[in-house]
Amino acid sequence: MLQTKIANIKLANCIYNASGPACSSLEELQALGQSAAGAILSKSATLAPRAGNPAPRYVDTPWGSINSMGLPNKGHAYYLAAAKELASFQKPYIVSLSGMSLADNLKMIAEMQEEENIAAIELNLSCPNLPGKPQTAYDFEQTEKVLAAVFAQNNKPLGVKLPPYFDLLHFEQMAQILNQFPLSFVSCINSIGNGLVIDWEKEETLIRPKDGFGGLGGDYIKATALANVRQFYLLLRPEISVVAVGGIKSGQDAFEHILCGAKAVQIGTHLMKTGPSCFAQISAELTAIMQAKGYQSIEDFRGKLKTAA
Ligand SMILES: CC(C)(C)CCc1c(C(=O)O)[nH]c(=O)[nH]c1=O
Repeated sequence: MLQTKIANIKLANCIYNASGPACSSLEELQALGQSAAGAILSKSATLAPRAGNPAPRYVDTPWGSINSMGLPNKGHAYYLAAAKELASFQKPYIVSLSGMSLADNLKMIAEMQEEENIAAIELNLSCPNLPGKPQTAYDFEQTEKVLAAVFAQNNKPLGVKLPPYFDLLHFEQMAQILNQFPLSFVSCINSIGNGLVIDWEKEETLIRPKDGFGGLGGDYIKATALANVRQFYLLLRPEISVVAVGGIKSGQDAFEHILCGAKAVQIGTHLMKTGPSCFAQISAELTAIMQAKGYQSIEDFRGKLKTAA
């Protein structure tokens, strides 16, 4: 019922984890392997290990979460080596990369090429850009430069993780760039950047880094995530799959994202809140909705959102 394909990668279940929450250590990745998740996706890796920002740096809230982790990770070699350990789960293992520079990204991508147990690379385009410039994905020229350099040397299935866009012209500009490259997928969306959540009783910010400004996840971002999934589904070449992430905590949320065109859905904040059992929960709920509506596979309704009459 829930099987899908991202480019040529087959997933028995279209629901898996988002990069970031609960996917930094081999133990966490193995727990994802043991869960009902259809794939295993790692925390965005940098060339060398990073401790990240001081805590509190991730906080759950009634409407979702806020974080400014600062890219804590075990370094790219760790996630490369993990591939052999995770092969026994017989589900695609995808490595997320977020190099501190283009040179670092190219070096990491080069080292991933030979590992057959890495099904795909998810390049995080929220990765830092040159000082004084916005994140890469908000710098269209830099994005084009990065993708040209990446695809000059990459032969593995590769997709990009995108931040949310809000201006319709930006969707068109970004799609025009992305359509030039042999991308396997885009994952929409990353957290909505630089939100601010406050503890009004203590009169202080919830998180410590960046004076409390951090990426929002969960209910706060679902409507924006749906819009980004729909826009890129409509604007990108059909060979580029759209993977949905943002505010999915139920079968209904997953159904809505697939209705917008998603080939697969990723769970982040809800995974942090409820643990790897969330994949079985959401899978069961989505299956029940599909059965009630008479759908046998997600292709029966994927992308078929209608406009209100
Ligand atoms: C924001 C960056 C630190 C540049 C990338 C890593 C990242 C982080 C993070 O590690 O702080 N948090 C997110 O919600 N999304 C991200 O892509």
